[in-house]
Amino acid sequence: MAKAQIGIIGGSGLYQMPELTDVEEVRVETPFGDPSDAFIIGTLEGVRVAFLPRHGRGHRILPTELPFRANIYALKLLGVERILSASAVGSLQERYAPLDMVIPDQFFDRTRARARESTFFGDGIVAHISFAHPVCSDLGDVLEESCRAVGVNVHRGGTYLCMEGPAFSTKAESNVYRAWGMDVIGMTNLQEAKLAREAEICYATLALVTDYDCWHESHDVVTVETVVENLNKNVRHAQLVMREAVKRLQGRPRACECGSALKNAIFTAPELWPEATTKRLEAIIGKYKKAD
Ligand SMILES: CSC[C@H]1O[C@H](OP(=O)(O)O)[C@H](O)[C@@H]1O
Ligand SMILES: Nc1ncnc2[nH]cnc12
Repeated sequence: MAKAQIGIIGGSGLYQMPELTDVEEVRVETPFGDPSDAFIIGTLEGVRVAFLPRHGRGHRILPTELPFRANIYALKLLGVERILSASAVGSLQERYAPLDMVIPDQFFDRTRARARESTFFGDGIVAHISFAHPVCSDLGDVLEESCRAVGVNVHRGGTYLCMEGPAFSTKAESNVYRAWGMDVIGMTNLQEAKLAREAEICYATLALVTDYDCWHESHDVVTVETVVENLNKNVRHAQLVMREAVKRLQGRPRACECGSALKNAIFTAPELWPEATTKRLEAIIGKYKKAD
């Protein structure tokens, strides 16, 4: 199996990383089905990086349909320890202008609980990870430094509200989210962050602001046309930030607790773990299982 140290999940508009060299296209099978697409694994700044277009090549998968578990499990199987996610977001506050970048430090779930995959557990093994701080702050530091190095207008911190979609919000919803103090809005990152934590992989988001959602007096409605136009203006910056982040991560030891997130989270005693579930979750719970 091919291996990589860093995963990059590209969202709307970020469908490739042009500077990868020694590229191989790798399809990964997982116990949770097929990932969104084949991974493009290549070398960037001397580091093996696995790139995945979240919505598949040609943007064919709705946020609700995303195979979140397969995507994160596949990255685990590839040996990835850190995930950098790029995502298009709407701004819910005047201070985040289109073309700015935000590195959120919180998520707020407005997806429909049953519609989306958000845990690897169940089927006889119960785990409750801590999720008070859903983003790896060390990885967030690196993204922030990288944005500054590239010269991007970056905001550190803020809450990413994850809505179900696929329709954009109504004006009433948008105004309520603003009143709640939410900062940016998107449709994809919350489940990824949860599953990455369960898989003990560091996760941080580079949110690319594309629009003012629909609350703003001078913008009124969001359209895919506006989003795409601003993404196209910003995609090169996003690629440069990712490259800079990978460069800064090379040789940097993990200075966080993401790598042991499951240590005190699995409730079910190892002697009670059903064999099939234990086997299915081998890549993430293997190190915690009862010695034979
Ligand atoms: C194309 S606009 C809405 C779409 O864009 C964002 O996708 P991603 O997070 O993958 O960049 C948003 O979450 C929606 O899926
Ligand atoms: N306004 C918005 N709402 C939800 N997702 C988005 N992605 C980009 N802009 C968005």
